[in-house]
Amino acid sequence: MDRSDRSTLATLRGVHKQYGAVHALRGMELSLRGGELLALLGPNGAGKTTAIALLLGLLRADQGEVALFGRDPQDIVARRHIGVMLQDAQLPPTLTVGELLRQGASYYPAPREVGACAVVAGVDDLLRRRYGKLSGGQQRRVQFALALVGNPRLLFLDEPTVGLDLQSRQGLWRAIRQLVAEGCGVVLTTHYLEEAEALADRVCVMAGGRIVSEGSVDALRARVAIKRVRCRSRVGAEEAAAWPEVVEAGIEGGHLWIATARLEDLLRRLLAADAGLDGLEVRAAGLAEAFTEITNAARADAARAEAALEEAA
Ligand SMILES: Nc1ncnc2c1ncn2[C@@H]1O[C@H](COP(=O)(O)OP(=O)(O)OP(=O)(O)O)[C@@H](O)[C@H]1O
Repeated sequence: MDRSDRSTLATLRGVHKQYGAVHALRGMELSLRGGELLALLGPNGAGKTTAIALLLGLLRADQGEVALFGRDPQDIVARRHIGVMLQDAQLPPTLTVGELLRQGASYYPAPREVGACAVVAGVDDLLRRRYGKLSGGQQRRVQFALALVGNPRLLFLDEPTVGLDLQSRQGLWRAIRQLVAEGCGVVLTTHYLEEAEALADRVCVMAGGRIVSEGSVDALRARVAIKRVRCRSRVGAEEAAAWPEVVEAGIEGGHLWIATARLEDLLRRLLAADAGLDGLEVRAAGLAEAFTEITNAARADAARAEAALEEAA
């Protein structure tokens, strides 16, 4: 397998998927290349799990095209080149970590060396321990090692760092970066926006069963003309949140913070409400504010489209 190959690994084209009356995907488009980490973000119910289940061959699309290495995702030849770390992994608790990894490796024609996987995942000191006796964070790292044993060209990581402490999380991030540098493609779903910010080459934001925004973290941030204002003020977060210029407001470390798309109007109003405020800081929005803005806009669009349909009916 050519690891420097940057060709397309996975695609969804015009994909629709319904569960009874629920439209989980409505015209989903996605593609991923080798050496690229794509973060799939979106609120609960956006369709992320469904999109991944289609790529893993666990579900069939009602309409549209799904391809893994140019093949049907249910084709065994395609499946041999993927690694998967899902949220609700159930592994036999009485096996040791070493036994689990060797068993996993035995399913693949060209596995990665078990010891090397253990080192990359930071579980090389746990190989003789029984899986069921490990902490939740240690089990998560073993699941990551297991996702690597097949030497995958494409890795699916579903909320990989939930339950990990800061050090383990950063260790996993380093391991993921190393795999991407080696040419592996990664699809990451996460609710930690700082995780997407730290790792992703490309971020796709899903809402209502389709991609509503796509680009690099910087491009998404720039597309949203949101600034984050921070100051010490007697204005409360609830009062500020009700102002028309304000996207979101809160209190953090004794400071009022406000996300706004209309900076000058907000500053005028803020100073009128509290001329004595101090410690004022303004910075460009992070991915978190961009995400809130993009998903709010997508929800408003969907509500408008539904209202128009109802009116026409
Ligand atoms: N097996 C199922 N039967 C019926 N409806 C389902 C099923 N699986 C998912 N859905 C519905 O499809 C929609 C998309 O769900 P999906 O799990 O793909 O979203 P998600 O973005 O992964 O959400 P989360 O962030 O909560 O995991 C939701 O409305 C969900 O309720």
